[in-house]
Formats: sequence, structure tokens, C-alpha cells
Amino acid sequence: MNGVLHRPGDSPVHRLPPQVKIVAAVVSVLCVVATPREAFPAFGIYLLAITAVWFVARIPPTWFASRALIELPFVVLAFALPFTGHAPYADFFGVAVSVEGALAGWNILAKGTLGVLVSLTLAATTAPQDLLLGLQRLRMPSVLVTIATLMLRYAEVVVAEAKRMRVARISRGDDPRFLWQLGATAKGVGSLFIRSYERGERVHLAMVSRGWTGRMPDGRGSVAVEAVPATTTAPALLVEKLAFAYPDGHQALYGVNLRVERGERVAVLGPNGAGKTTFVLHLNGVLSGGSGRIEVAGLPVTKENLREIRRRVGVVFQDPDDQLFLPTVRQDVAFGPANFGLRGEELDERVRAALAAVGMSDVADRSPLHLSGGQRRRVALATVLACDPEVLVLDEPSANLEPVARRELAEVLLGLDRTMLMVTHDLPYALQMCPRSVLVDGGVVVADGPTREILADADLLARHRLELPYGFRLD
Ligand SMILES: Nc1ncnc2c1ncn2[C@@H]1O[C@H](COP(=O)(O)OP(=O)(O)OP(=O)(O)O)[C@@H](O)[C@H]1O
Repeated sequence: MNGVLHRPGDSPVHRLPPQVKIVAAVVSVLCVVATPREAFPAFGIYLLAITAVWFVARIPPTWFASRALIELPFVVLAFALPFTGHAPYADFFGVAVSVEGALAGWNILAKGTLGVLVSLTLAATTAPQDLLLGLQRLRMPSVLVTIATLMLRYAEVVVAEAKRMRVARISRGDDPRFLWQLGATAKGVGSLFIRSYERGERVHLAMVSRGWTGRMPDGRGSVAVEAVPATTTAPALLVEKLAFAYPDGHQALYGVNLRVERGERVAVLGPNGAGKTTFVLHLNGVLSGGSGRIEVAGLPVTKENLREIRRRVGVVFQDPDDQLFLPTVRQDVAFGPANFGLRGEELDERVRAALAAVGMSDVADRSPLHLSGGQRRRVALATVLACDPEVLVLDEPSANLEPVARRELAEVLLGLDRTMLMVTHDLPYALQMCPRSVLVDGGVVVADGPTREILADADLLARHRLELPYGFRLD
């Protein structure tokens, strides 16, 4: 919500601890509500006090004026009441107005406006993630804080999508100030909700993949699940004749076969639309309902085994923003293992180890929103490592990373002793990280072998729309 309701700054008001500001805001609103409606001077004093805070916070009143429009429906109601209220009536410039209605309207207008201004002042001077931290420090039940976090995350998703779409429209010559573009703007609002919904779906998928079942781990009690022992001789992954069609009838997989031994690192290559993501989402049961068979360390992927399967198969999604959603890195990394039943010292230790493995221990108490792209990618990996999966599945791990961050991530991944499946379009990365590659196209595996051999087969690559980067040579 940065930039919409929050106005960053370094004023004394901005620097106050968030819990102090939350308490001050709640007390102010309670005072306003408790003030008798006829105590007119008191409302003037409240308004003066609020404007004094704006002055200290160095935020102009006009900034609040446009945002205070959200109370417009209450203003309309307040102005209607004098004309709809009951007797006694008073003469107001020749119009009979209800005295009780006028007082009721004033009550709504004064208290509503002051309440909105207090809330806007709190939001303007406190970053969203600090608000959540403040709630936590005030010992609000963690379930409530988590719900607030999810609502905030969704608001961020909507605002970020709106900003991206606005930039795209303006770059194509649209100027939303012109009336005749109202139609295009209205369509834009429609697609904004569809895109936000899709993004929300991806955030939800990432949560489900980390064992979320719809109930927030509230830190109390124990829901520990007995891990089903892995069959020692079974391969890490066994996929047989996996076929799948989406609900709209689009057949994405036509019978995928794959066997991955423990400790292997395998790249999944293929052109756009080949079925790679669809395949990967079957490995931890996020997608199901097709035909064929999948086993993870001997355990079949079935509805009854989903919890254990999601503990065994950790999926790191392409966009870390889909994966990170809690106020601090530490909480985000703890989310998965807490879902799988870990509590107390054991949970803390798991979080410490996961952050240390990706070299991100020093950002544990920062907001994921404040990290760079490369740092977010590493923290997203830590959120999955903390679940201690036997198989690590990475969707486009090197996408959008600058060369140094890309190399650092490679070093982290190569240092992990896990079975790894990496979906990537980055062929040099596949060569560096994975001794073996499978090439998927048209919903089937069309090649499976040493990465170097696959990348050296120019005809094979060309047939499946793959290409080594310009100037890249296999030596
Ligand atoms: N929710 C959906 N509903 C219908 N069809 C879908 C859906 N998601 C993907 N598809 C289709 O399934 C096919 C495989 O998509 P998938 O996302 O698995 O490909 P991919 O290999 O991961 O592609 P990319 O490299 O572009 O990410 C594509 O033709 C795609 O259009």
C-alpha cells in the first residue's frame, strides 16, 4: 500500500514506535466517539490536534483531503438526516429542518470525519508492515495479525497490479483524465480484478505448497504429524504416464514418465507452454485429477498423503513475491514448518538453519518487501528449505536476477544436499547446476540425458524452440 495510504518520511511522528501510534489512534477515536455531540468546541480542538500532528509529520492537509473522500457515503447520509428527521422542526433559510435530524447528521459527520482523519494519519505515518509489527507487539492474537497480513497482502497485490496496468496504458497513449477514455478505464478495472485474482491464486498456491490447510498456525498446542518413513530403496521421484487436462478441456500433459534418484539434480527444459509448470504442480499434489501415477520416496501422491507429500516436496515459485507475504522474513520462513507441526525451540532452530543456508541470517527481522530481488529469491528458497523437503523443485530460479545474484544463488543451491528438479529456460544455468536434463514439449518428455549432450544437440534444441545464448560455447 506504499504510496497510496502511506507517505514515507523521517519526521518524529514517522519515527514513533508503531504500537505507540496504534494505541494513540485507538484512544483518540474512543475519545471522539465518547464526546457528547453538543460539545461543539471539543470537536474543533480534536481537529486542531490532528492538524498539529500533520504539521509535525510534514504532510500537507491536501494529501489527506483527497483520501478522506472514502467517507463520502457518510457525508451524504449526514446531510440527508435534517430533511428526513422527525419534529421538532426549525426554520433554516425558509426550509423546515428536523432539529434531532440535524444533530444526528452533525454527530455522524463530525465523529466520522475525525475517525477517518485519525486512521489516515496513522496509515500515512506508519508503513503497512510496521502496523502489523505494532499489532504484534501489542500482543494481538497471532491469528488476527495473520488475517490482517493477508488482507494487506491482497491490497498490495491489487495496488501493484493497478500501478503496472496504469504504466502500461499510459505508455500506449492513454490519459485517464479524458472523459472519452472512461470506457477503457472501466475495462481496465475489470482486468485489474482478474489479474489480482490470478496473482492471489499464485500466492494461495505457494501457501498450500507449504502445508497451509486454511488454518493459521497460532503457535499454541501441537499439531505435529508423524512423518511417514521414506522407503529407502525407492527413487526420490517416480512419475508414470501422467496425463492431465485443465477444466477448460485443454490437455497439458499427455503421459509424462520420469524417474529421479535420490540426490540427483535434474533440469526440466522446454519451450513456452510445454507443460513444465503443470507437471511441477502435480509433484506436490497442487494439481491432480488426471491419470497416471506419482510417488515421492515410495509414497504415492494421493489425497490422504498430501500433507506428508508437501513436507517431502518443496516448491520454490518463480516470483518470490508470490511466496513471501508475512511481516518479517523470520515469520515467513517459519510459516511452512509451523504448518507441518513444529513449535518452540525446534521451530526457531529450523528457521535459523534455513536462513543460514541461504546466507540471509542478518535480514531475519526485516520485512520481505524491503529486500532486493536477489535477497527475496534467497529468502523464498529459505521458506521452502525450512520445511526440510527431500525433493526441492525450483521454477525458473535465475529469472530476473542480475549476474552476481544469479551466481550467488547457484553457489547456495550447489551447496545443498538435496534431490533437485529445476524448471528453467536458462540453458547455461541448467548446465552449471544439473548433470541431467529432461526436455518436455507438447506435454511429454521428448529427451532425457546428460545436460551437456542435450545442449550439444543443435537439431533437438531447434525442433523444440530452444537456443543457447549468443556467443555461448559448450567446451
Ligand atoms: N489454468 C489453465 N487453464 C487452461 N490451460 C492452462 C492453464 N494453465 C496452463 N494452461 C495451458 O497448459 C499448457 C501448459 O502450460 P504450462 O504453464 O504448464 O507451460 P510451461 O511449460 O510451464 O510454460 P512457460 O515456459 O511459458 O512457463 C499451455 O498450453 C497453457 O496455455
